Amino acid sequence: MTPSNEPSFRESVDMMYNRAVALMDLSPGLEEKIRVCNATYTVRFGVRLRGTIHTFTGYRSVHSEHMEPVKGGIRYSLGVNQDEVEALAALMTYKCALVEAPFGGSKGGLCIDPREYDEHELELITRRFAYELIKRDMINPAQNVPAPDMGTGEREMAWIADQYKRMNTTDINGVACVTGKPTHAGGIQGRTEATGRGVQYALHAFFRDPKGMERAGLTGELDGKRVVIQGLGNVGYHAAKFLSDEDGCLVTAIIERDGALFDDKGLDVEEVHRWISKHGTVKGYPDAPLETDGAKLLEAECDILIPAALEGVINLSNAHRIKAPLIVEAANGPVTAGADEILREKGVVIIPDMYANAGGVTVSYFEWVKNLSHIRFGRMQRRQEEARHQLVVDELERLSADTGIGWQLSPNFKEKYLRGAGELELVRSGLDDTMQTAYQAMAEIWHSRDDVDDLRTAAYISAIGKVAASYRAKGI
Ligand SMILES: NC(=O)c1ccc[n+]([C@@H]2O[C@H](COP(=O)([O-])OP(=O)(O)OC[C@H]3O[C@@H](n4cnc5c(N)ncnc54)[C@H](O)[C@@H]3O)[C@@H](O)[C@H]2O)c1
Repeated sequence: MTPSNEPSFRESVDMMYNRAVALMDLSPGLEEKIRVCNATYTVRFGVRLRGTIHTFTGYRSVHSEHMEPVKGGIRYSLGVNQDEVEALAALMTYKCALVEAPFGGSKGGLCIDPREYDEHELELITRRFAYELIKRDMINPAQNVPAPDMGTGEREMAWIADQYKRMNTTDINGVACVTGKPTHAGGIQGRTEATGRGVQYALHAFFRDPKGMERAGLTGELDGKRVVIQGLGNVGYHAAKFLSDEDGCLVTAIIERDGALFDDKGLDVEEVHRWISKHGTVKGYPDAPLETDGAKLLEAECDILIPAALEGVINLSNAHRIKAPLIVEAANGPVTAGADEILREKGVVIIPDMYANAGGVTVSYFEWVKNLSHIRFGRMQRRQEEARHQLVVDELERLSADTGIGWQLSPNFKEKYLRGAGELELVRSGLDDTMQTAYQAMAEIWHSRDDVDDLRTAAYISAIGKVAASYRAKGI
C-alpha cells in the first residue's frame, strides 16, 4: 500500500486539484470553496449478531452541493476511513461535472469486511446503516443518492431502497433514493456492467485520438494489445471481459488480493472469474501460473495497465518500475500524487479515474431519471420508432401499388429496426456518447495548451470550470 512518506488519499486528490487550479483563473475564495469537503457525517451503530451486539462505524461525506442531489457510492471495506470517503467524495464532484451528470459529489463507507458475514447478517447491517443515513436525509432521492462501490452491489442497493420505502411510505419517488438496484427493483439494464463498459469506451475514445496514441507511443488497434488488470471485481471483470471478448485484447495478467495469474498468450477472463467466484481466491487455478506477490505484476511489460481495485497501489515505491505506456484508472485514486509526477516524467499516459470510471455514475443518472419519470426507459423512443417503422411500411405499400412491383421488407426487418430502441441499447449508446464527449473536452485542453501536459490536469480543468460556473450562477 501507499508508503507512509506519501500524502494521504485526500491530500493526493487536493494536490492534483491544486496543480490544475494553478493554471486556471479562479478567485482564491472560489478555489477553496470548490476544493474543501462540505461535511462528513460519522455514525456508530450497533447490530445484534450471533448473540452479541457488534458496533460498526460508517461515514457519508458530502463534498460539494453545487448541484443536488449529491451522488456517490457506498463502500464496504476494512480500509474505510474519513480521509478516504472525503477523497472519494471530491472525485465524485469532479467526475459528475466532467461527464455532465447533474449531481454534486458524495461518498459513503462502512468499516467492515463483508466476507465475514452471511447474507442475513449483511442485510441487518445494511438496513441499520441505511436507517441512520435516511433519518438524517443523507439518503434521499432529492438530496443524496448512493450507488454501489467496492464491497457492495445491487443486492445492498435493493435493501437500501426498501428501507427508504419503509421509512417514507408516501414518497412516490422513493425508489430513486439509490441507484445500481436490480432491474426487478427499479434498476436499469446495463448498470451492473456500466463502469467496466465505460472503461472500454474510454479506451475506444483514446484509440481514436492519434495525438494521444502518439504521446503514449502506441500504434494500431486494441486488437492484440496486452492488458494487465488489477482486481477482478465488478469493474475489473466487466472491463477485462469486454476488452478481451469484443476488442481482441490479451489479458496477460490478473492481479487479485492473494496473488496474480499470468499468461503471455492471454488468460480466459470468464474461467478465472468463475474460479474466483467459486473458491474466493485465484490460488489453485489450474490453467495459469500464480505469482504470490501479485502487486509485482503491476510492473509487468504490457501495453495497457488497468488498476481496478483500490487506491494508492501505484506509489513512490513502484512508480519508477512501471513499464506500461498507458494506465487506465478504473479504480479511484490508484496512482498517488507522487507517482503521478514520476509517471508523467517518464512519458506514461494516464487516463484518469474521474473520466475512466465515470460509466457507473453516467448510467446511475439514467436510472435516477427513469425512476423519477415513472416510465420504462426507452418506452417513448420505442413508440416513436414503431411509428417511423409504420411510415416505411406504408411507403413501400404505396410504391408497390404505383409500380406494380411487390416491394417487401425482409421478415426480421422490424425486429432489427426496433432493436436500437431497447433499454439496454439506449443505455449503451448514451454511455458511449457521454464518454466520447467528455474525452473530446479533455483532449482539446490536453492538445491545445502548452502548459497542460497530461490528461488528468486537463480533466480537472474541464471539471473545475463547470463546477465554478455553477457556483457563480448561484451567486456564491
Ligand atoms: N462499482 C462501481 O460502479 C464503481 C464505479 C466507479 C468507480 N469504482 C471504483 O472501482 C474500484 C473497484 O470497485 P468494484 O466495484 O469493482 O469493487 P469490487 O468489490 O466489486 O471488486 C474489487 C476487487 O478488487 C480485489 N482486491 C481487493 N484488494 C485487492 C488488492 N490489494 N490487490 C488486488 N486486488 C484486490 C477484490 O478481491 C475484488 O475482486 C474502486 O476503486 C471503486 O471505487 C467502482
